[in-house]
Amino acid sequence: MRPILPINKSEILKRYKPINPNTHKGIQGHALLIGGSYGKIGAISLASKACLKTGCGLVSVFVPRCGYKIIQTAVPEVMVLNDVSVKYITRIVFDFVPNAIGIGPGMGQDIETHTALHRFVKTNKVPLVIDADGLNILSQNKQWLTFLPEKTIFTPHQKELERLIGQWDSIADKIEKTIAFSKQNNLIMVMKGAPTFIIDGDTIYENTTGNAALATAGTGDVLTGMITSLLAQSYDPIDAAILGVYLHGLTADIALPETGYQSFIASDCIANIGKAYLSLEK
Ligand SMILES: NC(=O)C1=CN([C@@H]2O[C@H](COP(=O)(O)OP(=O)(O)OC[C@H]3O[C@@H](n4cnc5c(N)ncnc54)[C@H](O)[C@@H]3O)[C@@H](O)[C@H]2O)[C@@H](O)CC1
Ligand SMILES: Nc1ncnc2c1ncn2[C@@H]1O[C@H](COP(=O)(O)OP(=O)(O)O)[C@@H](O)[C@H]1O
Ligand SMILES: [Mg+2]
Repeated sequence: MRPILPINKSEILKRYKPINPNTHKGIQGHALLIGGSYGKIGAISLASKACLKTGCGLVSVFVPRCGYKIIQTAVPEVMVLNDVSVKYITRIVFDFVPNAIGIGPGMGQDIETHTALHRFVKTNKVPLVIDADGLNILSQNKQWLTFLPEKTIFTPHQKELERLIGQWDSIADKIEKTIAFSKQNNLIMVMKGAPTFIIDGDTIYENTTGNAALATAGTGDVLTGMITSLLAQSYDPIDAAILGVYLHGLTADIALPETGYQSFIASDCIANIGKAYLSLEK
């Protein structure tokens, strides 16, 4: 049996960096979130709002043209960049250097989006979080994994993980296969579930926050925005993954007495990020 390190409050307090009173938005991190497609702009909208609410100074979003007005209206604090295509992403272009990029939520798997992702990963050097369709496309093109910056963070749910590493026959086998995948590609694997495990090479962490209220659409998109935000705020990739997963689970634990399991939605996660942070200061 391999040792498993619990992610609890004392572990978090070793990694959490309280705000510097003299900070400003220009040094508080600029994150870029890339994703969305016709009918799934909500996913990247949730990710971008969660990114802001986790403390990033500036957040930009790259979406297909159908997402422009939606994001500008739903999250006015976010800056929006457009693809040339209306319904899905075909060519990822931006003229600044973000501190971190999160890619994949709601992005879809059109063949032109495959090409756009290929071009993007071949040139990108910015710290990266990859989720959802970003992972689905990579699992069909594993030779592209060599292009990723070291310690890129993957956030697969169970089905996405299976597409990446293949089937497993026990929990132990699943963990061993994920460790092998993490080591082979120098990645941090956030294995979402109940509970969520984080794997960084041979090291396994187990989160202690969160509950079944999170079993609702969009909570994974929120997590992507939160981890990307922390990465943009200069947390090391492993600390961004650990702190992001812990705070994300805590939002559901804080909300539960008011929402119950059934009426909790992904926006309730975002609404409780502030209280989750405040609980670290107590
Ligand atoms: N409002 C929005 O715009 C939303 C868009 N979304 C986007 O929709 C696209 C498809 O994502 P999905 O995850 O729905 O589809 P996937 O096909 O990737 O995964 C869902 C399938 O996996 C199965 N599954 C098995 N174990 C699971 C587990 N532990 N957790 C989750 N699923 C498990 C489900 O039963 C289902 O068959 C992604 O781009 C995603 O980002 C979703 O995030 C939902 C919200
Ligand atoms: N029963 C559960 N207990 C704790 N966490 C859960 C549970 N079900 C789902 N989650 C969490 O909710 C999130 C769901 O992510 P994901 O499946 O990607 O959703 P979506 O793609 O709809 O945003 C993950 O962080 C996962 O760990
Ligand atoms: Mg998801």
